[in-house]
Amino acid sequence: MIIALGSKNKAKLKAVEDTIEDLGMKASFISIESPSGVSSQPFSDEETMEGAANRANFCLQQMNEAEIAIGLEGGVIETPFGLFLCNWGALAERGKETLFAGGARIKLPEEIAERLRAGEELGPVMDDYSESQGINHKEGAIGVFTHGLVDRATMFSHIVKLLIGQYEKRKGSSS
Ligand SMILES: O=P(O)(O)OP(=O)(O)OP(=O)(O)OC[C@H]1O[C@@H](n2cnc3c(O)ncnc32)[C@H](O)[C@@H]1O
Ligand SMILES: [Mg+2]
Repeated sequence: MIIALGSKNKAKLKAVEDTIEDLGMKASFISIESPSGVSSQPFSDEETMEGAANRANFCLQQMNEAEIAIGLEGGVIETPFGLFLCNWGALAERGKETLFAGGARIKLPEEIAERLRAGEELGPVMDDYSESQGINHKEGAIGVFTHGLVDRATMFSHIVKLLIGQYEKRKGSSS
């Protein structure tokens, strides 16, 4: 079985690789840069979900050899308690309804939130804050603000497991 991922982001690639290994799946894995079709910094659950689904569907269309395609998308949501990170995954399979799964969410510090509300993107803001580069490919904002306890790959691997689990359940029910 071939699983396709609609991104070249290293944290997302690691999440899929780790999940295939953890679950002992007989699957190989390919990836292709896929457009999200939403703004580069999604600002709601709906927009982030749409980005994940667009990536999964684009990826499946491009990759004939793949049985399923996964799209992973990061965004933020405004709440009465502040601006929170949100992450969504979508799994596309030909002729079937797209599956969704959401990830862990934590509140962003106000100094980060204000910059995002002013129109900046989380990736560069986090690099600036951490005096580092490419945080979005490494521990991510979630890793920085959980003292490294939950990094971006771990968070996305949870989403990938929720997607694969739903896919396996559907496959089991239809056979
Ligand atoms: O190549 P792609 O797959 O697009 O990877 P990305 O890192 O840009 O990830 P997203 O498009 O899913 O995320 C939307 C924006 O939020 C940023 N972002 C999301 N989660 C982040 C995190 O945990 N740490 C740092 N930046 C993050 C990211 O850099 C983008 O600016
Ligand atoms: Mg992006």
